[in-house]
Amino acid sequence: MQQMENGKLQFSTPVSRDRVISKFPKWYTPQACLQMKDHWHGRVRSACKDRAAWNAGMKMSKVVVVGDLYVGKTCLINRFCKDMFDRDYKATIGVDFEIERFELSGVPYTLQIWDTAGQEKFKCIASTYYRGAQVIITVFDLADIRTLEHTRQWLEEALRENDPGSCFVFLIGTKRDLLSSAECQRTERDAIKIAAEMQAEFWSVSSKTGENVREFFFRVAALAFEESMLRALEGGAPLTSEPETSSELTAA
Ligand SMILES: Nc1nc2c(ncn2[C@@H]2O[C@H](COP(=O)(O)OP(=O)(O)OP(=O)(O)O)[C@@H](O)[C@H]2O)c(=O)[nH]1
Repeated sequence: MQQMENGKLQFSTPVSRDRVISKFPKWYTPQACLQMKDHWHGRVRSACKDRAAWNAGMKMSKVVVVGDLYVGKTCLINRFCKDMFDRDYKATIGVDFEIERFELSGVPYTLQIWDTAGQEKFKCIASTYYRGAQVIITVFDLADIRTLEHTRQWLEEALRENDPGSCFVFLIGTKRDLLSSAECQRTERDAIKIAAEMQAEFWSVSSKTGENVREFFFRVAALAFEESMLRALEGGAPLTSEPETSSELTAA
């Protein structure tokens, strides 16, 4: 249940049990990962323990999902947020968003996940929502190599609206259920090279079967949460924003 108080979103219900992250989530492959450690940063761990983190209030990170049309952005988000998969294609018109609440190391944290349209004619609307992203997820279809080549351009456009170095970047290959394991390995090798160039973390998933989808979003939540917490503890401006106002949330 969410309510508005002083223009901020407040949640009165507890975080669902399947959104509780106690162990630091691991990467997909060490060849293209943003961090190799498998534990919470020491300062974050102690802040969470002594509840200092709670004083900073509930935090929210903005995540934007970009990539060519038909690569599976909406299905990826729907598999995680609603545990559903739709085999029929319905193009995203402009943007859409989901709010996902987590509990990390005992502290509540929220991701605002923006699904953007891949179709050229909607790009103009969608790109106005790139600003303020802490996480950029660039998506391609493992079964269509051209969509991998276009991820650089999508990233460049998303970064144009954000401070350089202020975003975590992920490169996600979808539809792995459509490939044999040999085909998958071949495409993943190419993707890992591009991920390295983009300084992105690579994941290979299937929204149809759900393979790696939950693990991937847990990793996103953990990295964004830890970064925000470190920033808050250092007293600098956190990369994350406070929950946005209802007018912004309903703008889509
Ligand atoms: N087999 C399989 N099909 C998928 C998977 N993910 C998406 N699809 C299918 O791919 C098509 C496009 O998926 P969407 O999620 O709508 O694609 P999108 O990237 O959001 O497209 P736009 O909204 O136009 O940008 C749909 O028919 C989906 O059912 C997957 O993991 N496996």
